[in-house]
Amino acid sequence: MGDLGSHPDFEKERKRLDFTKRYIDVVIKTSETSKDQFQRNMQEAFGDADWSESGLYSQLLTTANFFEMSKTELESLRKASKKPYFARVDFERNDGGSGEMLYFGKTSLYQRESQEQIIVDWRSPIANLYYEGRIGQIEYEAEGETFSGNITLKRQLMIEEGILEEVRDIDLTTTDELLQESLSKSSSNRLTDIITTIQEEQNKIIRADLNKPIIVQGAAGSGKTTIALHRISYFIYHYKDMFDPRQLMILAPNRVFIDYISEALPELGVEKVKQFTFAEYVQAAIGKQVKLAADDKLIRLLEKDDEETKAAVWISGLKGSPGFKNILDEYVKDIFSGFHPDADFYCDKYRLYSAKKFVRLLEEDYWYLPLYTRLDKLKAILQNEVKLKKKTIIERVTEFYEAKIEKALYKNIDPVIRKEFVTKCHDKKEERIRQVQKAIRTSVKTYFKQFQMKDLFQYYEELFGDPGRLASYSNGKLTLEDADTLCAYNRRLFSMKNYETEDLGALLYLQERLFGVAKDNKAKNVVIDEAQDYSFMQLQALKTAVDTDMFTLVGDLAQGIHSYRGLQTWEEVHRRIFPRATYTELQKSYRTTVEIMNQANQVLQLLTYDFPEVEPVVRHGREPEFISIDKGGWEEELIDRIETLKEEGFKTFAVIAKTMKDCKLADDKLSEYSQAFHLIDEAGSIPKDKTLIVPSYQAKGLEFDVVFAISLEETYGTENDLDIKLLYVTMTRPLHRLYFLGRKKDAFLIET
Ligand SMILES: Nc1ncnc2c1ncn2[C@@H]1O[C@H](COP(=O)(O)OP(=O)(O)OP(=O)(O)O)[C@@H](O)[C@H]1O
Repeated sequence: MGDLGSHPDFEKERKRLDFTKRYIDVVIKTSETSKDQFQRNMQEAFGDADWSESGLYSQLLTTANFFEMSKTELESLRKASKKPYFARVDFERNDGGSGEMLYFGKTSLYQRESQEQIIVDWRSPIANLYYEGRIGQIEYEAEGETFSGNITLKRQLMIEEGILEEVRDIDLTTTDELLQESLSKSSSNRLTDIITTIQEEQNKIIRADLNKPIIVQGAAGSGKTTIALHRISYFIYHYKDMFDPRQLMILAPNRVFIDYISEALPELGVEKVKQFTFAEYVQAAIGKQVKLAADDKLIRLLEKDDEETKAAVWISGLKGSPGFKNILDEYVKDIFSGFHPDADFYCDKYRLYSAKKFVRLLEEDYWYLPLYTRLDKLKAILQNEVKLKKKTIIERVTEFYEAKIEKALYKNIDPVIRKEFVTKCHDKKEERIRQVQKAIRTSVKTYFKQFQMKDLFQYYEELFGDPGRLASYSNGKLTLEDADTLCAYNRRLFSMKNYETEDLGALLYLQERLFGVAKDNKAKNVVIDEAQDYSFMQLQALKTAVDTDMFTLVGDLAQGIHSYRGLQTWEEVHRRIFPRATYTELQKSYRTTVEIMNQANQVLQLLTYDFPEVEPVVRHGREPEFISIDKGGWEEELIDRIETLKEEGFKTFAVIAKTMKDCKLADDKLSEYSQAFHLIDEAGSIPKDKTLIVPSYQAKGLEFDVVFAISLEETYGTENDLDIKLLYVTMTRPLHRLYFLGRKKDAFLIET
């Protein structure tokens, strides 16, 4: 690393930075004055009490869209002013013209007068020169065209708080240097952007074809979450004129995780993207809160392997399987056939619509709509038929009686009898017209009375009402006995008005097929983190509900602790749900040190099936250390360690136990000595200044400078796949240091 300011171009770069900052200031000021002016004008025009209280005034303010627009632009410029760019690339195109000096930053800025680019957005196609280009001749693609040229300079510019701190010219080898530096920093409990150090294989995923879904199998710490967020940012940049960020959605495993990624979102300009857990999304989409039974199968699996747990786990797997989707499809078919009318549609005694046509529309013509929307359409069609024919119908009735009357008038009969007859005819006519008018009003409604309308929950519950029927839907996959077990299980749940996480996929799927999901809950692009924990059924339901296959799925099967109900491979999801997707693997891990990763790799090798070893980026640290708790006083030792580590500059700490049981125990013990610990809770926020106590399965996706894996009453010692995965998750959380606290080393499967 060179001395500060020692680069020959340092002064030039400082001047350039100075110019850029001043220019940004001017742009901001100009926009601010016009914004102020706008508000002043508004105030002047409408500021009196009458107006400001009227709805019109606020409507006017909110419809002033250009104002909102320039506010966002202004916001990103303001954010950029402290660090307008991070790199420079000099490029000479082969087709002649003068060489370009490109400065890359988080936003773009043009010089208004000359249209020259002062800052180029990192998401623009030409930024690939920085991420993938080597010094020398290169080719790059932008908007379908290939350009070639010569990169004469690649330079990183370290800017902090608006001050140029360092200038560093790079080629391939020195890129690593900055990565190393960035990785060796302490974490702040929050995910950050990595735009300065995005690696080539990561860049490929971030910029992969925006019209295709992607599936990424990435090792722990390979940057999956980070990449997924950068890809959203890239997507929004490219489609800013087409999509509103609110049409994009991130699905994360829990609120803690959403909190954890929340800091990176505004930095990447994607804070408006919707963020949900799967359960939250489903409830929004079906428009109803459901009572979810405790999701404790994982814990039960860890604690006792009894028959009841085995059955529950089998049912979990079944409800998430492709076979269950087939069952639901058969069921939906059955529900549809319940809406085939018995007879043609009549208004009074006039036949207006044939049952056959009704069925054709229901089953075929409206194939793209949910069932109940099709029914609404059909209702409207019948109403319309009635409307069209009603005049004729009344005319016909009238004509019939008028003709009778007329005939009587000319008949040579006793006037008294004739009068009586005519009066009777009149009365009859009136009565018939009343009848027909009533039919006109009610015939559609009456016709629809033959159908039984139900709500989502009634349908779902009825699916489990008859084991024989359920088995018949399964195409021979489910024996009657199996179906019986499943029905009994769910009926027990329903009797307590409960549903399970595993039911949410099916509920969402049925919602879309039967009732539809409101437009607000559709999305143009969906990012799913920890996707290995989703079942086939859940992913299928999501795709059906949001109505696009534009998904970014990132996950790691090695961390698939819910694999009894989640995914064991990506193959089926790829083939059957997202056939257009590109599949990529990331084997390199950026989070932790070689020493920690080596040990985590050893644990991974204990799995009963093969898992490729994870390749750590070369960054060394201390070997993981074992601390025995046998001698007592471990609480004080741990607290002392944290103090020392804080002095060394580490900021974030976690105590990770296998399950909540040991977490609670650790929390009880530690809080006798210190208030600096925080047991994770439902609320999901992570206090920045405390040491988090968290069970392994909830630590997934998170990272800390230092991790204390603790085993008080529970161990990972059984060597079953689940224990191994939980331990692996725990061991891959630290960035820098890993300690094991327990009675014996083999509680952590460490060889003695
Ligand atoms: N190119 C990069 N430059 C700098 N830091 C990086 C880079 N790639 C990843 N990192 C860092 O590595 C760490 C792990 O990233 P991230 O959490 O996105 O990984 P992950 O694959 O989602 O991990 P997990 O499987 O454990 O959830 C983060 O601290 C991230 O900032």
